Amino acid sequence: MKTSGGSDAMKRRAGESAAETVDDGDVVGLGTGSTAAHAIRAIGARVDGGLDVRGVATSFASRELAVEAGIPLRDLDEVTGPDAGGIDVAIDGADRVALGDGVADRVRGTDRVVGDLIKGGGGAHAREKLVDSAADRFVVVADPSKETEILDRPVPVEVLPSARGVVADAVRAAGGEATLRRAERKDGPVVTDNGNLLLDCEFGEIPDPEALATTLATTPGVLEHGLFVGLADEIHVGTAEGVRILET
Ligand SMILES: O=C(CO)[C@H](O)[C@H](O)COP(=O)(O)O
Repeated sequence: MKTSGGSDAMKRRAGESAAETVDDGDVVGLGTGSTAAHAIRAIGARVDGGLDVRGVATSFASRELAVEAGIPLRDLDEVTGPDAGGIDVAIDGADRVALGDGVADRVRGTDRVVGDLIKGGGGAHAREKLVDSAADRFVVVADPSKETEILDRPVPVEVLPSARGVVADAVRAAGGEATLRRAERKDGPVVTDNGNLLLDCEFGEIPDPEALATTLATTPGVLEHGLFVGLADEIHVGTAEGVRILET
């Protein structure tokens, strides 16, 4: 499982805290990345102790880890649709978590945080978004290095291989710069679990993630982008002292 920096102890605290919110009988979305991996291991330990859950993996890597941890798995299409029970909770990591100033426009008048995310550092954001948005409750696990006032990192965009140039042109027209993600241990690009390519799209600060999300989502050739706007319900931030739980 790839790790993206930050303290592993803090990530573990966040993952274990989120795993504690899973109830007996739940269908659980299992996120991707080193922080979500801690949650998967902690859920596995609870399954060993008798917890009855079904997991829905968001990537090849999270499936592999869930099998190792002894979590029974279901396919997404087995648990969603008119006659299925759905996903009770999804637990997933993030590359950036926008907290705003605590009273951002969308939640002004409350003490809740914004909670918009950039995901896709592991290139799994297409399936992550499917699972996380289908869940009744989406719990984000992070360490403090992910927190920011305004989203400010490149947005991963999964594209059909032949659409690479078309999407890069559209990103440029929207004020950004697209860079093909290259593999570290092979010559050539990273290929996603879905057989597509990834463009990391630099826009600088993103003051209006909702507008950019609409632009990217409506660009032909884009399979999915890594802006998760208005999806997170809770954010568990592992710290040196313990865990901070924020609500959106
Ligand atoms: O979005 C993701 C994968 O596509 C990950 O959740 C994100 O990159 C965070 O990873 P980590 O917990 O290793 O920092």
